[in-house]
Amino acid sequence: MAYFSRPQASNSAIRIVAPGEQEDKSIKPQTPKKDSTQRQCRNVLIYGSCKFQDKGCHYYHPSIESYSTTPTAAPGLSTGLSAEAVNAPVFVPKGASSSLSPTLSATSTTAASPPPIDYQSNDQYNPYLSTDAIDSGNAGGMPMDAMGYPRDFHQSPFAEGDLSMNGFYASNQAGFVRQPLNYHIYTRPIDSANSHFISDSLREELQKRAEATQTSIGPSMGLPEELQGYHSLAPLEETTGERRKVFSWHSTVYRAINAVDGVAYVLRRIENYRLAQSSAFSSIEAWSRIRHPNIVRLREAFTTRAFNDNSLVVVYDYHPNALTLQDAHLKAKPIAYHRSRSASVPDLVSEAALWSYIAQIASAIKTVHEAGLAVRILDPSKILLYGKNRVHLGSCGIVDVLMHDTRQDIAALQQEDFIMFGRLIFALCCGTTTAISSLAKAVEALSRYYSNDIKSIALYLVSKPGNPKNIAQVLDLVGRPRLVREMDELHTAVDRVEGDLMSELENGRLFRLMCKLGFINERPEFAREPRWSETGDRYIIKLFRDYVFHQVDENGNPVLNMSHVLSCLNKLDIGVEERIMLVSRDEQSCLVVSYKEVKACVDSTFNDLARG
Ligand SMILES: Nc1ncnc2c1ncn2[C@@H]1O[C@H](COP(=O)(O)OP(=O)(O)OP(=O)(O)O)[C@@H](O)[C@H]1O
Repeated sequence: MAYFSRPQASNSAIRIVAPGEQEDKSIKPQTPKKDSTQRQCRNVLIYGSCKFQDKGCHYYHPSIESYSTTPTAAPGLSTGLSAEAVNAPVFVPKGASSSLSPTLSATSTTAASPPPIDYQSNDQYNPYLSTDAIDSGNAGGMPMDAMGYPRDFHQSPFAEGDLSMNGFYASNQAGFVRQPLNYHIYTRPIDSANSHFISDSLREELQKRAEATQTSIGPSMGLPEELQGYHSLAPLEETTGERRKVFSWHSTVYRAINAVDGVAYVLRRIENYRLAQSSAFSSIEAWSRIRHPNIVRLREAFTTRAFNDNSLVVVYDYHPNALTLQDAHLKAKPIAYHRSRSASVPDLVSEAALWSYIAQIASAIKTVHEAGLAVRILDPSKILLYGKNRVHLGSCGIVDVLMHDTRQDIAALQQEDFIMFGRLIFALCCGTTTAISSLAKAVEALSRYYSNDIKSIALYLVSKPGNPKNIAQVLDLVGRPRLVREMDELHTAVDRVEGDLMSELENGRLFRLMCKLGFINERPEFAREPRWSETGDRYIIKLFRDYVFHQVDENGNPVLNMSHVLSCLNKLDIGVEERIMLVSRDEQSCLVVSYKEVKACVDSTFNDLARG
């Protein structure tokens, strides 16, 4: 780390430019031009050497040995360096190196204290213009490549494939030494802000779901404040319009929060239901054990008088913003009988989506039947559509409780599932739940818009053959190619989501880092040491914060560059050896410090705080 002190305020705007690099013509140096041979090469100053020294760089290159560890003896130093500046304290991060002084020290530049501190008149540096060259990956220390790997890493014979091992190898002068695995090696170009966030469409979708979980849909007046450990009840359906019944009962759906886990659930209440015998609940346990991606999970059921009646309440997982198939495809006026299919009939489900629904529902039925249960309710108003073409059978288990008295053979109930499934297909193909009331018309309408294969499976499901149907036959009718396509699409969707997740991978770490910086910076309550953030490690962290967040451009306007922030925080989190220049707010002093050193400052200060 090097400490630079600016002897007097200067507005000089000179950018550090590597030899051969195009100088930015928009930046006008205001200092008088010196003979270039008199001016020390900044590469020597910053990196310790200049690789262009023998390749035409015409600046002055003092040999490393010629540096004195005392500031006054350093060659190439500006004659304008004040005594005050020369004696300015040197910041050494705690724990950065055992050879470094652990505290702010004005005397650390002794002959015995490596590394030597480089002093330089600061009139060559404009802090807000000079950072590009340093921060670009061309800086000294351990440069990082575009993928965020230390460049040395690739030169190691062990580099390829070594990421899976418990460490990686980096070269040093003594050969290859094993380093602990750097879990923080980032996987994406570190400067790209876009690569750090999930896609806009997914973010929008997830945000809408989060919002739906938090906002209440209707007034919650008259609802119990607490119900068997659930609170914040909010009705999920509009109370206007005709109320349909589930068998002979009215039902209402609420979203409520579970007091134990804080998660939102759906409570389906069956009004005026009197439980005759507790055995009616026997199937609830079996249903709660069923886990299938196309079945809304049942959690528990109970009876209650909290609504001033005898109610049955069955608790399900909540899928925010889910539509029912009824809402999605059957809300519009029935069109199938009247019009030819055209773009003006948007609600009619496409054949591809219909096959996807059929495959998903068949898979759900298979699981239910294999568990010795029957779905018993396959109504478009009880099947949820969630995300892209994802269907979930809802309200499962309720009929078993409600119809417990009328004992029925499970095999017969399973056969009824197939018929309900067939009716559902006809309803979706014809755009109305009453389609099946005239099978001939329904078949005609279906054939007009859908393939023979859809017709075959729908007819098979609603027919009453001599032999009982089974789900394997249904899946045969769906056909292997369609099931394989369904599987392909699922995998593609998983890949897409994983890709989005990768973008967010680093953000948890960066958030923790931001928290640490937030805990550390500006703590006026630490009055027992009033200059808490003005000295030592904390001062470096404060300047680093300014460097990351409070940069201004050449016109003094704030730079609001997310990529810069992401890049800086990633480098800090990793603790790369790349050096940056930190400048005090009064521009009177600046520090050249590596991310590694700033990281050590952050860690030690945070540990101080944690120790109280
Ligand atoms: N598990 C769930 N997660 C999220 N939303 C749900 C869930 N179950 C039901 N809903 C929503 O609750 C609303 C009401 O459901 P309900 O079954 O009462 O539908 P409905 O169309 O109003 O039927 P009915 O006319 O029979 O009451 C629907 O809009 C549905 O999307």
